Amino acid sequence: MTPRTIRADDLVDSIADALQFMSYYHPADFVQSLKRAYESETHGPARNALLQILINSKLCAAAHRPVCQDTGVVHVFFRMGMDVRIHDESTDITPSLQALANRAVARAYRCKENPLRASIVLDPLGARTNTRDNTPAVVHIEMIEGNTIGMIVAAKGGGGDVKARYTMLNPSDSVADWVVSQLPNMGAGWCPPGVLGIGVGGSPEQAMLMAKRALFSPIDMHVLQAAGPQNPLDALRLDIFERINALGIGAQGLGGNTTVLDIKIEHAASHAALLPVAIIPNCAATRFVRFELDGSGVAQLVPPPLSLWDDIPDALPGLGGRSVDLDTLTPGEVATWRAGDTLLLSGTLLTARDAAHKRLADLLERRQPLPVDLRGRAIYYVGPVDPIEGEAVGPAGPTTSTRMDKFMPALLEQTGLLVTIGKAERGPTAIEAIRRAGAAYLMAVGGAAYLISKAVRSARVVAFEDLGMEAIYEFTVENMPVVVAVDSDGRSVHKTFFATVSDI
Ligand SMILES: O=C(O)C[C@H](O)C(=O)O
Repeated sequence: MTPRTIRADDLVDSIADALQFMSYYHPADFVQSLKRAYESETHGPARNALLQILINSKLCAAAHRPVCQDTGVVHVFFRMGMDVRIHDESTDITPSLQALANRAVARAYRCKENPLRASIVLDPLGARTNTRDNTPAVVHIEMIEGNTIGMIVAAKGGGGDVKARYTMLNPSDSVADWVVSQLPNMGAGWCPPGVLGIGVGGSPEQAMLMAKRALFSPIDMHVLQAAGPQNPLDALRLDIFERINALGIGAQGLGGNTTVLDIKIEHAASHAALLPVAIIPNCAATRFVRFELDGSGVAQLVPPPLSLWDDIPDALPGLGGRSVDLDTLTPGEVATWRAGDTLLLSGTLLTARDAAHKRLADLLERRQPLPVDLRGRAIYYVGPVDPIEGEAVGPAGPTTSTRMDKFMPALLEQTGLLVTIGKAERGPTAIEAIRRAGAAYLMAVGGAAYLISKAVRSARVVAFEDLGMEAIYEFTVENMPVVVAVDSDGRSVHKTFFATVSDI
């Protein structure tokens, strides 16, 4: 094979371009699959959630702004030909693929026209300091025969990886039974409906990697359904797909017909004693691009036609929700809200997510004053994207609420906090704390971050600025649509649909 030289700049530019591209364009097959799910959905709340995700997708494609506030952890899967040489004109030393991927990530995430959110923290056991440019990337390298570099570039949201599961089955056990059994306890923080990646066989760590990589291929379940299974792998995909959707978890866990859009399986040879199985879901922020570099320049990325979104409205039709003034909230008013009610929030709210909650809890434990007064207020669990000109804030959808559950008893009892707003179900600890305090938990649609940000009129950091996107902001919102997910009597819209909701 004739050896080829590929310019380091072409590699970096291609990855950086791909990251920008996928931040605002959903893959066309994903949009089509979501549309099929929306058309066939009969349960009202799930239908509404699907519509919000589709409108969000349309607005992002037109505005070139991210489909989710969680703009992801960058994964690059390199398939590097043994006859490729990488040449960096700026230095005599050829940088590592990790260094080149990091260069691309830093550039793409700090792009002035479309800044993306920096979500990576260093030192996970210690200070957990945000790296501010979303580096480092997660890099996987396979050396293969050839003189090209194949790449999958993906920006994987945290909500799906939080729900990754792994087990070692006995070789005679049923893979489908185990996979299906995991779904109810995974809750809805991964923003269903989405694709489920499954890795079967190999060694334990290979199974996890296969489950992740399996996610990055086109959705074709409708083709398989129409043609029928041609081999045991097809049959397994179809069986798992049908059984998971029959659970009725639905969009955002609100109940409904579609929980998974497709099942993707990778498998590998393994020891006769082993049957390792891993699952990883992908959320509504499905973002990946595949391309190959052959030395002739940067990858050419073809945008989906905007006509893909023609049949989707530009804005939510009037929801007819009840208007709520966040600046005059009282326990008496909160007590009148019922699980399932739609509310339109106006006024000011505070934001706080994982790191800010930890700091607030530490201050409470040490009996020190908090930097914000929470009495009678609402906290929105969000880490927003930075704004560009003309925006109060960038995309600002909810993060998974269960991670904040353990903080709820102390916060509600000791601060007078009345309302929390986030994504998906709450676990028993939080629900009991909400009931005891006569508080409420409201739910916004995960995966509709840009649409939700349109309701934010102003935003300013009021505490913990060093935490970056995890700082406490004060948002002024106007008609922000939410659903009462846990009311002051402890009734939960999600419990209706889950057999068990674990306290994660
Ligand atoms: O980090 C976020 O903003 C959301 C996260 O991906 C989650 O779904 O919990």
